[in-house]
Amino acid sequence: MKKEKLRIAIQKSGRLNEDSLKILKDAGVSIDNGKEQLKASARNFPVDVLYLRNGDIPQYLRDGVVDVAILGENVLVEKGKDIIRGEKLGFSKCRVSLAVPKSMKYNGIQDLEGKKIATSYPNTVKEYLTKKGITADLHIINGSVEIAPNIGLADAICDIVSSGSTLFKNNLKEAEVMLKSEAILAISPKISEERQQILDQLQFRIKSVLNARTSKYILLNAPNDKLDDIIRLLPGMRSPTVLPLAEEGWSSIHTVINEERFWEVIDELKQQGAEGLLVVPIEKMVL
Ligand SMILES: Nc1ncnc2c1ncn2[C@@H]1O[C@H](COP(=O)(O)OP(=O)(O)OP(=O)(O)O)[C@@H](O)[C@H]1O
Ligand SMILES: O=P(O)(O)OC[C@H]1O[C@H](OP(=O)(O)OP(=O)(O)O)[C@H](O)[C@@H]1O
Ligand SMILES: [Mg+2]
Repeated sequence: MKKEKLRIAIQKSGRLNEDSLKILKDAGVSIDNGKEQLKASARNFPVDVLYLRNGDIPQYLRDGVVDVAILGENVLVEKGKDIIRGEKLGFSKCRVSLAVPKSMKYNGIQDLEGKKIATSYPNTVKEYLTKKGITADLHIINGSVEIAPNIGLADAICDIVSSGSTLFKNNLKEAEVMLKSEAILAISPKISEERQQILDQLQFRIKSVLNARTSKYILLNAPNDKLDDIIRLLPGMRSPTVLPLAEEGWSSIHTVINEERFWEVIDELKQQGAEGLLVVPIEKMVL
């Protein structure tokens, strides 16, 4: 019998392509990546990778042609409400926002009543405006949306914002953040039982990669009379490892800590007498 393989779709080219391949690689799925090919097999895990346009992926998932995909959450909000959502993957973070010309006095969403809005995300805008009781005239375009107000095509726009520099360059200002987005695992509602089992393994690996990415292994030396205070600052996976140093009265503390938390407590750790701090990246983290 032919062995089942999971079909995973990633963006062919664009902002998600590189990070998607990276997370699969970190999860131990090695793909022979000829740039021009549209389909590739992993050498060491039962998956086929399809390279597709992001915008086309929801339909493939709906039809069950693809079992799982990595794409922007914003695409699911726009045209994939029926698609199952898996882990958020922590990259390609952006917002989907309404923006207006800098010169416009914007006092609130009511100012968009009856206005012409250019966007590639008509469903998202419609839903947002309807909730707010606003009716506007939507003009659907596929790219270079930010130029629309400058060429007289629209009064406002809705598009992706990240650094805000595209808005700035086009003399626009962000008026409303409609949603926040990042890359996400999107799962077909038609996935078979056998392929779901392969996906479970893949999700387990991806979670380990994500946990490791946000955590650091830290080692530090501390005077024994300050151990309790220092340990209180360090919530570890269970509890920190404490080992005696060769020097009398000192110990070495090892623990795993969220990177953000580490920066929050670094000053206090030093104040409590911690010395020789080492921060080490973690390759995988299985909880
Ligand atoms: N400036 C940005 N900063 C961060 N993330 C972004 C940015 N622009 C887009 N994204 C995210 O990356 C995804 C892919 O964007 P990209 O522009 O590469 O492709 P696209 O043109 O929207 O899609 P397709 O693959 O169908 O051509 C978007 O759906 C969004 O989630
Ligand atoms: O706030 P910023 O950091 O400027 O990012 C926002 C811009 O990035 C995206 O375009 P992209 O560069 O992907 O070009 P595209 O329109 O060809 O997809 C998006 O459509 C915005 O135009
Ligand atoms: Mg883009």
